[in-house]
Amino acid sequence: MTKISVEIQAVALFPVVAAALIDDAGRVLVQQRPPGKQMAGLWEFPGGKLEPGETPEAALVRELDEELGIVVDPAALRPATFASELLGDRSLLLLLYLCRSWSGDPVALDAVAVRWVTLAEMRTLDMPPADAPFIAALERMI
Ligand SMILES: Nc1nc2c([nH]c(=O)n2[C@@H]2O[C@H](COP(=O)(O)OP(=O)(O)OP(=O)(O)O)[C@@H](O)[C@H]2O)c(=O)[nH]1
Repeated sequence: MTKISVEIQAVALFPVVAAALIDDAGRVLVQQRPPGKQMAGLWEFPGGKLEPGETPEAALVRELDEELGIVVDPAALRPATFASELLGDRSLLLLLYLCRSWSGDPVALDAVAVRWVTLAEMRTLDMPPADAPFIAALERMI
């Protein structure tokens, strides 16, 4: 009988929430990561890590306020898709939501800049590897 040995390596699960804010023209907001951070200069969806005890929706409402200065009703967040990616010894679980309504004008409070882009323009941007499949998913949903 052949023995199969499976090596189990413990990884820390690292949940992150992000939003595709969609305007009336069907464009999506992306923001540029600041220098000095991991993946600096790349364009990403606004969002971030969950704090202990937070629901994903509460975390995303908080991040959108902190990063863009907008107010979002958690009921306006629609689960869209997710990505799972190993980042070093951590397992990134990136949850993407769609959001079509908010109060306030988004401004870059944390990022270098924010941009509204079509999905065709998004394909030309440098984004984190985990985000690549999101563009095709958004093309089916927007
Ligand atoms: N917000 C956001 N994060 C993303 C995306 N794609 C992706 O791989 N990430 C990763 O998810 C993590 C988000 O963490 P974060 O934004 O809260 O934290 P950070 O690295 O900016 O640093 P921080 O610890 O100072 O908050 C980062 O490792 C980031 O590279 C995305 O589209 N949006």
